[in-house]
Amino acid sequence: MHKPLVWLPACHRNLDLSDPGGYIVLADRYAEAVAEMDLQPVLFPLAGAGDVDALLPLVDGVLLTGSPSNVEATHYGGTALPTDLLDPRRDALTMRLVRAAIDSAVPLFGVCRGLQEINVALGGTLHQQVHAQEGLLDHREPEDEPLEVQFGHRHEIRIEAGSALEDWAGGTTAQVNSLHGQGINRLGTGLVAEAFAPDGLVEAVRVQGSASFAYGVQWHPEWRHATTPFYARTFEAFARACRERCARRKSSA
Ligand SMILES: N[C@@H](CCC(=O)NCCCC(=O)O)C(=O)O
Repeated sequence: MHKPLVWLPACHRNLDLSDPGGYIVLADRYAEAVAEMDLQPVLFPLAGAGDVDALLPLVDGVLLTGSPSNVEATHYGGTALPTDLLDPRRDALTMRLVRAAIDSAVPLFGVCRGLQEINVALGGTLHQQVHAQEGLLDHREPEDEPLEVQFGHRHEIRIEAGSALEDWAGGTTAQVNSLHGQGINRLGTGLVAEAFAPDGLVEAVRVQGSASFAYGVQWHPEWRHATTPFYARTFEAFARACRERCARRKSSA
């Protein structure tokens, strides 16, 4: 019997290697976090939007990872900045996958870029440079510091009382890391903001009325999740939803 399968859409990059070809990449800490929850991470390397209907029924959850690339602004009526690192193939897949996962009640969890993808797929918009917006903070990581510092707690969030996030955090405030230049501007249709940074930026969303787990967070709960109770409980809630779907799939097979 296999473990519940979690689809992690990969990124497409031209790595700085002597081989000029493109690469399909996935940061290992997302796959490790999934595996540590006793779930099986899976990749469908060349899957595009047209493959979603065939592949989604095979999996028990979808984790949209963070990535240095930005969702291309054309997906929300803007124009990409000349400095943007883009990944049109990932965009094309995830814009379809978000809607399909919600419609099919497949557990969906978006981290950082993943949260932004959920928002854009549901018709929302992004600030292309949060730090350039009057009144908003700089949410980017200190790039020259070691990873431990980059992923260290950076600011507080305020969590809506009565939300599942409050349960996972053990209260209505928590400390989180912060490694992003973009952020939610207008919320997508059907999204409820459940956590906010001190400058008011939306830090977490829930899909209202979703038949399964459907959340996005702007921070990185995969980082040191085993030793950070808030992050661990968030991942555990996603994992539980994946296990439940897996059990349902097996019993109806
Ligand atoms: N590029 C977007 C999304 C930020 C993001 O997902 N960062 C994660 C970086 C580390 C990783 O690869 O997981 C933005 O800047 O807002």
